[in-house]
Amino acid sequence: MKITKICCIGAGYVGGPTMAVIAQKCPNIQVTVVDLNEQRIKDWNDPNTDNIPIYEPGLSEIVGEARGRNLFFSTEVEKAIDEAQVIFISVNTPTKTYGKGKGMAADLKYIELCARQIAKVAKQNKIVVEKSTLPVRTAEAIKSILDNTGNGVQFQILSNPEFLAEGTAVTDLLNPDRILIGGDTTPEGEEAINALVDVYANWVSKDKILTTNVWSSELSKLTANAFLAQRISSINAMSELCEKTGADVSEVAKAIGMDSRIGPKFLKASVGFGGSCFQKDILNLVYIAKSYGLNEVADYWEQVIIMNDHQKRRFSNKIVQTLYNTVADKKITFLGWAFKKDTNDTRESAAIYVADDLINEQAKISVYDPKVSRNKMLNDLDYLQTRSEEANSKALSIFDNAYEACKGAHAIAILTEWDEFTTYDWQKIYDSMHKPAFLFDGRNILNAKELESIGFIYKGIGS
Ligand SMILES: NC(=O)c1ccc[n+]([C@@H]2O[C@H](COP(=O)([O-])OP(=O)(O)OC[C@H]3O[C@@H](n4cnc5c(N)ncnc54)[C@H](O)[C@@H]3O)[C@@H](O)[C@H]2O)c1
Ligand SMILES: O=c1ccn([C@@H]2O[C@H](COP(=O)(O)OP(=O)(O)O[C@H]3O[C@H](CO)[C@@H](O)[C@H](O)[C@H]3O)[C@@H](O)[C@H]2O)c(=O)[nH]1
Repeated sequence: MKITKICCIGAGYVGGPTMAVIAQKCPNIQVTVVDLNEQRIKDWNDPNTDNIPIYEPGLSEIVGEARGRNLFFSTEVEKAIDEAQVIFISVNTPTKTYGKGKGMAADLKYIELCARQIAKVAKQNKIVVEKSTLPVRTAEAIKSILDNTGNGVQFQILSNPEFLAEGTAVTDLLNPDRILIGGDTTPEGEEAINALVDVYANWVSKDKILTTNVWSSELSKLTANAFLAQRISSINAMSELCEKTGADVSEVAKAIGMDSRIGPKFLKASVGFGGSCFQKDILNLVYIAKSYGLNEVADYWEQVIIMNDHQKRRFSNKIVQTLYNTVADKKITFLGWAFKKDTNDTRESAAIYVADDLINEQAKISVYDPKVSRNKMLNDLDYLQTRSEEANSKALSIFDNAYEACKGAHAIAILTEWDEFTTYDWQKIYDSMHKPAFLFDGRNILNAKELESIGFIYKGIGS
């Protein structure tokens, strides 16, 4: 089967960049990305590609090249489903906030809605691709909905999880470590798998395209995120021990990372991992393990989250303790709000939790982030429902200039590792602050010796 028309439901951080790259690399395939969110689609269609809703290095150029040629963004969900041979489901699968599994299980209501809509609209056989991150065995539920509510047409369900990281989405998509495609082992399943392999083979070498059964594919995605997050919690656990013992976590990370069995990546101690995936996916894994009665397995992985929560709280506690056990009415400036550099995404960012802790201590927080909007920051705080929206907007001042944000501060806290922070005139910042001037580097990106020679009291993570 040759694919000529693809539809993707969900124009978010995954659907948008993934489909833009498929469209760029496969000019003969028409790719339509649909979403219920009209504003989001309007923004993807903004004539100025710098205004597309997701900031990722290199993305606006790709959208500029493919949009209107073979890449389309639309709110006409049913039309796009009807026309496509392959439908990617790329909608959000957040942690449930209600009912059974609240706070742990993945909320699959958006996935189910997609399945029902596909079933209603499809009049010809279709391949349905799970691009969203899903609990193992979700394909079973999707198949049941499609087969029981459809028009008698045949559906093949494939699992094709996405491994891109935000901030590097475009390079990850262009040069993936692997593409994973899970499908049925029947002849029809294999035909569907091969059709999707051929799409990726337009730019990914075949030895990097791995095919498995559906359940292995679904579970591999949760496993990959659990392993990655576990490395961060492991090094963060060591960072606390380093602070007590005089060891330096950067030196420890370098020393262990040179062991080829361990490897150097994902060993940066930090204020704690954020992002929309790690916490959600590990909680989901814990929930799945518990639902099979595997309590030791569940407890083992839950510890990754417990350690991460501890690391965030430890950072805010350290600020309070160092500032003579009170931050009431003190100005504390955050450099960075995004959960990592090179993205405007703030979901589960450590900054939100650190700010919330410090506002509880009556601190005044000023923030500068090069890509995050004021509304997003306030919404993030409001979402915690710790205090009124009015109180949040009084406690949080947002600046579009870092030097202005730091003026008159008692302390600066680095929450995101944006490159530009390393290029600042730190003497000028020091001169504009209250003394003693404290600097809490939650990302270990600044040069401690240089800052101390200026006069800062510098506190990194794990040293
Ligand atoms: N963000 C990442 O870096 C990343 C990476 C790999 C995998 N994932 C997974 O991919 C999935 C999507 O994540 P995201 O970050 O792109 O989410 P997102 O919230 O940015 O985007 C999801 C979009 O789906 C839309 N949507 C929801 N229900 C819909 C429906 N029934 N019809 C049409 N549109 C609908 C929403 O309006 C939203 O725009 C999640 O399962 C996530 O775990 C995310
Ligand atoms: O050594 C490290 C590496 C990362 N982080 C933090 O960990 C979080 C997550 O970073 P990263 O994994 O780079 O970004 P995500 O976009 O969350 O990507 C993860 O989650 C995606 C969604 O499932 C997966 O597709 C990716 O493979 C996986 O890396 C961020 O807060 C980082 O600052 C650290 O603290 N130390």
